[in-house]
Amino acid sequence: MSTVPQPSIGVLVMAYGTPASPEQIERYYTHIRHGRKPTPELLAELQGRYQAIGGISPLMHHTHTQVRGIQAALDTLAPGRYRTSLGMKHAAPFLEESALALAQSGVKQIIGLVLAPHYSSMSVGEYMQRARTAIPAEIPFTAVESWHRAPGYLEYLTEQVKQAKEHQLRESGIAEERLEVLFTAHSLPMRILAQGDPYPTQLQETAQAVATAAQLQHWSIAWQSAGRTADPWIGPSILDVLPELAAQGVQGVLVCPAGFVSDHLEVLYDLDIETIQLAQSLQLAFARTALPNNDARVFATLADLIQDHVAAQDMAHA
Ligand SMILES: CC1=C(CCC(=O)O)c2cc3nc(cc4[nH]c(cc5[nH]c(cc1n2)c(C)c5CCC(=O)O)c(CCC(=O)O)c4C)C(CCC(=O)O)=C3C
Ligand SMILES: [Fe+2]
Repeated sequence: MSTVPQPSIGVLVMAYGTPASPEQIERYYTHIRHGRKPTPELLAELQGRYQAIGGISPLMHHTHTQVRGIQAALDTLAPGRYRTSLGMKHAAPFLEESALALAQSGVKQIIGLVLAPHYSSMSVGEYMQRARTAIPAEIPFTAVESWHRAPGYLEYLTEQVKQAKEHQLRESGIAEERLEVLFTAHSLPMRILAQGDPYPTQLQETAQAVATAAQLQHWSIAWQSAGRTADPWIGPSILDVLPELAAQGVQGVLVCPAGFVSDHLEVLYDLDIETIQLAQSLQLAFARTALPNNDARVFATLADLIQDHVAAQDMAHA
């Protein structure tokens, strides 16, 4: 009787999570705010944003698709060797439960990967810390900490930027020298800069690689979706950049939300409703590139990274 080989390597794929229903928004928002309940005004504002995009975010759907895609790509590389499991930061299945279940499933080591390309101690670092705490010490846990220059990811972004730019120039009739390409990611509290966090530099590296490959004339970085807290968040915000660009004679912006891999509220509302309204008030043509969502090149490049990570581990312990 052929026995199916037991996967020896666990891959904990981690993602942000989203409320499963409108009724869960308050509990979810409180979890995002590290246990600080939102004021009625903040809660109403967030509920209104979810309603504006149809009530539920597609984030969970895309996240599950991505985990399946990464598993399939790993099975192509090494059938039966890897077992992926999804763990989330702010919603069930929480990453701690998934990490422990994976550790108890018989794998000999676990590799952490976050569905966010750029490393920050406040984003990827927090995921990895929580996973490390949940996994029993006898199961080695290591992390693929960033993948902001992964070939398949850069190839995807470059193709999207080139296609979207050509389409926008054709549709709007504006000249290329009047078009600014903005690469965005989620803003973070300014204090990470004092800690030497690589997050801003990594977004710059992603943007530079895509701008070079796509031969962009005018491009820059902008931050989006800053949280509403007392301390300052990294800027410039895209909402401040647009008026400045309009004042300089720019006539159109193409936004490439390089910091995200899925359509979710901070793209479908923050960009496609809030930022578009501002662009229209400034008579700026607005377009944005499509998110990877279910692009097989991104799954394949992440599987390659995981395999390379394992090979490097094996070499180090040889
Ligand atoms: C409502 C909501 C969604 C749900 C969207 C949906 O349902 O579609 C969402 C998604 C995401 N948010 C993301 C990234 C981040 N969000 C942060 C912080 C914050 N987000 C907030 C709101 C949301 N964010 C808020 C109110 C804060 C400030 C917290 C505070 O008041 O302190 C921070 C700072 C660090 C931290 O505080 O975690 C980061 C890095 C990523 C990227 C992937 C990733 O990093 O996993 C994704 C998909
Ligand atoms: Fe967020």
